[in-house]
Amino acid sequence: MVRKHVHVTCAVIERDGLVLSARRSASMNLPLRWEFPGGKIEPGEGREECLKRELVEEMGVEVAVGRPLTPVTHSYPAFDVTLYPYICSIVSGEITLHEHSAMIWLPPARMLELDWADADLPIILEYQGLF
Ligand SMILES: Nc1nc2c([nH]c(=O)n2[C@H]2C[C@H](O)[C@@H](COP(=O)(O)OP(=O)(O)OP(=O)(O)O)O2)c(=O)[nH]1
Repeated sequence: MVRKHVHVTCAVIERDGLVLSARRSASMNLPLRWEFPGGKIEPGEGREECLKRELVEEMGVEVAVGRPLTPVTHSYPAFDVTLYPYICSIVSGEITLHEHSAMIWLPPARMLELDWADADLPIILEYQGLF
């Protein structure tokens, strides 16, 4: 059987020196783990287009997509994921959580205090290295 491999964009959203982290809900896979908002790239969709769509759907905000960080491929027990992270900023809207169970703005140095989805750890380490 072919293993499932999902391709996912995610947003490292910055505001006033802080970064947004979002907690998955109890009913999602990887329940209650922290992640960067985003989601699966749909067929024919560009990565930046996907990210903008997901941020509207999940949080009701419009984002400007900035520089990419290094994509990460990770194998979970049930599937593989490739994450395509981009540094982003909110250009309009107030965040309303439509899917996540919590969110928090943290200084980059404190992000690892959260229980992250495993695939995100290299992204956080690369991001922290920018400072
Ligand atoms: N958005 C996002 N997803 C992540 C991150 N890290 C990580 O392992 N993932 C995984 C969790 C999900 O399996 C997948 C993203 O899928 P999704 O958010 O569009 O869909 P979902 O969990 O509702 O899954 P599904 O029920 O539709 O299969 O990537 C991250 O930082 N952000």
